[in-house]
Amino acid sequence: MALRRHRTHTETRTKRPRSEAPAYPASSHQPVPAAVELRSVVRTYGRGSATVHALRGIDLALPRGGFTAVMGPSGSGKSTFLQCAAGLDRPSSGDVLLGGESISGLREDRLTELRRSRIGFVFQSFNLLPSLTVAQNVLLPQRLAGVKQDHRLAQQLLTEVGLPAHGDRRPGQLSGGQQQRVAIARALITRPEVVFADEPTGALDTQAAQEVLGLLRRAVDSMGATVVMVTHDPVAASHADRVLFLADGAFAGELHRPDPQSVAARMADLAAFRPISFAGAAA
Ligand SMILES: Nc1ncnc2c1ncn2[C@@H]1O[C@H](COP(=O)(O)OP(=O)(O)OP(=O)(O)O)[C@@H](O)[C@H]1O
Repeated sequence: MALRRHRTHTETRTKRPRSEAPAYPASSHQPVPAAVELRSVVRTYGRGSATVHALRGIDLALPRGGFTAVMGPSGSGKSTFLQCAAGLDRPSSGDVLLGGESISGLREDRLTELRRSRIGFVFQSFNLLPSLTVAQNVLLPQRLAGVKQDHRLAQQLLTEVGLPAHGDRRPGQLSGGQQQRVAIARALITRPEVVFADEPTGALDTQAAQEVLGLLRRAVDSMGATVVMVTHDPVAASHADRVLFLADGAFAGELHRPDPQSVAARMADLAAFRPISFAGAAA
């Protein structure tokens, strides 16, 4: 595979004296540098009494070479988190760092350039351009970034996602699962520092969803990719190394090496917490 292979957790983990502080306080399990870091990120919408606090001061480090899922009840701030972390939206205050470099103060043109060259995106609705062939869709980020289009890598990635003979087809000739696999190949073509996936299995049946999740997992394990995925689905989240939970715009805990049952139980706890707090507020 042409993509840089990232060392496994076991390979990268070095012995650290007990007294030494962890490299990343937000996650003591991750000695590798963060792909993305959020520092005191606040995002509010509206003003005065209509102010919505979508993110209330998030401090998180997302490890390089890891697969992180983000979960939380509806309205907890998952999309806002993803948009801020991916440079699609600007925090009201706080800082977002990509590979250690602050991106919050960048001008819009620099931010666009950075998104095109250093970040990959996978959306629920695939977002392939129907007039382009599958191969052209995969190559589109390179075209937009103004770099040489690597047709060999595009073919390699299409082979990786199980579509070696589909390059000349149009997206409309593919199933939803196949289209999402093309979207994953497209997200990886620039060898991005991080791939953000927003509900990538939301529009797929169980079988296609499993295939897509398996591919994201493989992108991390054997291609060295870093994946951050927002999902509502505990089964999808269980493919990640770590699940971060948000509730009411704040970080609400995490699970390492999650299984669907423990994720579902944590989600049920978060959902149960809401009516109690509302009842308290009304009292
Ligand atoms: N453009 C906006 N203008 C005003 N409020 C917004 C805007 N976008 C999001 N919000 C509010 O911010 C809060 C967080 O929204 P967000 O979409 O991030 O939540 P979410 O966890 O992704 O929700 P869901 O799971 O339902 O997609 C919600 O209260 C939402 O109504």
